[in-house]
Amino acid sequence: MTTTLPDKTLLLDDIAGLRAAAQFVREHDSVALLPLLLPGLDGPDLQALAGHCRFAHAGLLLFPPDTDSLRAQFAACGLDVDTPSHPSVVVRDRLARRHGRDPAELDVRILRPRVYGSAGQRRAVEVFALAVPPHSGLEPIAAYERTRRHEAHLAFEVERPEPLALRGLCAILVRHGARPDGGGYNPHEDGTVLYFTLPADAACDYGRLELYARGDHRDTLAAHLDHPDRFDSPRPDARPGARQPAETLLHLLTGAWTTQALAAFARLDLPDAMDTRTAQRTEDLARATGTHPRSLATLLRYLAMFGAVAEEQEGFRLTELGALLRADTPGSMRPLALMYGGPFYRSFGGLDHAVRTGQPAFDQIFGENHFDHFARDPQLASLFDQSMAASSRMFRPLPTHPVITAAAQAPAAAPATVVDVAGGNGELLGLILTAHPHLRGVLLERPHAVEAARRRLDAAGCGPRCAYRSGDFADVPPGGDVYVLSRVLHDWDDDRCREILRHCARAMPAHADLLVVERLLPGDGSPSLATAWDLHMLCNVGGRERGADHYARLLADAGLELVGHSPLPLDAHVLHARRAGVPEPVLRRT
Ligand SMILES: C[S@@+](CC[C@H](N)C(=O)[O-])C[C@H]1O[C@@H](n2cnc3c(N)ncnc32)[C@H](O)[C@@H]1O
Repeated sequence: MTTTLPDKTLLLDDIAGLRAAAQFVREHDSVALLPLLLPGLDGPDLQALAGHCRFAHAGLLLFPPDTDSLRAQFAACGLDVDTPSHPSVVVRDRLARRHGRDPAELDVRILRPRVYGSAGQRRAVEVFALAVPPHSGLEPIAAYERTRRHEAHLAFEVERPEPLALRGLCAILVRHGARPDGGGYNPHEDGTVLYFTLPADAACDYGRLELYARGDHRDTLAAHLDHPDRFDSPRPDARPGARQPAETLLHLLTGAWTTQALAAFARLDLPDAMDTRTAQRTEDLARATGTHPRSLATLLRYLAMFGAVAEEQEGFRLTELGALLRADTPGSMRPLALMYGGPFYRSFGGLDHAVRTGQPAFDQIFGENHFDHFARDPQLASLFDQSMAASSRMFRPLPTHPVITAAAQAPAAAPATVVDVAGGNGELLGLILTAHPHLRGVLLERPHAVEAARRRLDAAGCGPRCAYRSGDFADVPPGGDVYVLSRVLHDWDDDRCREILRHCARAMPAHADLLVVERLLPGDGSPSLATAWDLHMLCNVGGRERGADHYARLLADAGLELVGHSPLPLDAHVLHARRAGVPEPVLRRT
């Protein structure tokens, strides 16, 4: 039997390339390097790039037969042999595509041995190491890649990767002849890479530039991969990073696994047991959470694909995204995970019934309307309230809405009143009253919810300025100055909405304003959370999301007039309506 040992000359070539990369990193700095890569770059564009990005590393691909051999190469170049190594997703997938291989065949690791710049700046050489053991059949890949040097690149790290700044930096690079050339999000590191091919007249041996941004910037990445000037084939399904339709469909079809993986992660209290700074061994985590170590590792590896945790050499670490599922974190989204992985998960199993009949699947599966179902179970009712509060980020700008600030100007002797119709657990009313100490509030809710709201508003210190009305939409209290209907109308069909709005109109004095908080369906088919929630409403409550014109018609049918609307976070809007035909301004009743 003959054995093919790795060719020593080629391994020596790898060492020479590694040594040259380390030398390059030591000798260059950002301001001097950028105009070499993008000839003609100067003035404000150079300032913007050099101000936001720092030269971070030179990258290259090596082909060691095994880890020991890679360590020996590091030692030969004076680099730290104990540098930790992580799996590479982006380069592995690109090699797999370029050579028609299954990504699972390719063991590509990333290592970043530290190198210091001439003024002591912390930098690195980024080594992608594709293991090419003897007889592995991977030798042709190594031979091809060694000559083409496709993966050799220079990387700049974006210091504060705000989405706008990141897009601006990409635009400057393109303006100076760099062409978008793939990229990806690496969940193992929670970082986004954007590659560019350098212009042909770049004065260096590296053909590509990488912008590296910590965190998940998949919107910018999508625009980068779709850029009309991108370097690769014009065939959209052939570009690096794009998925074939069958792969895309598989990802979509297994979306339910993701919902359940996140819900199980939350139900098992794993986010609370994990740390965002220090990775933990799965055995330790399993012991702390009463789970089965190998199965826990399977769950965590799956979640790492979506950036909820990051896999490191020592074990798993919680990411910023995963930390949103902690029970005690401000704005925790844990209740949403339990809701979407619990009752709403079951009801979505009956979506075809809802589409066939127009009736909510929830009612068919649980035997009653979801408000009645939740109202009968205190635990579920509380989970529902908490899950509504988990998206209360959309309420934050409301206390400064002109209608609220105008009402807050009323003299202290005759304070204005905000009536929150079906105000849930009082989250929004609490925010408004906390921001405006002279306003008073009335909250109308069904009996079980009134008690939860009372506790919350008391805890927020607003109790003495609040009154409660336990009842139905028909009981909207008269005499308020501002009426609020937040995330209520989308629960109902058009007829019921007209009824609710008529109850409001009847209670509203001539001077009163009505604020309606809802997501608006975009008129141009652009992506919006409203489109997803339209399906959720159909499946679970028999309601729907609507466009602004649709709301204007419903308001008009109830004798109200839509005066305007403005955007809120999470694709929500606040619509401002008044009694129709009432001339403005009308003096408040005092
Ligand atoms: C989707 S929640 C919105 C809660 C709150 N306004 C918010 O934005 O967080 C809808 C609310 O309508 C209330 N509701 C349902 N049917 C009602 C009725 N017939 N009368 C009064 N409130 C009702 C529910 O109790 C629930 O709190």
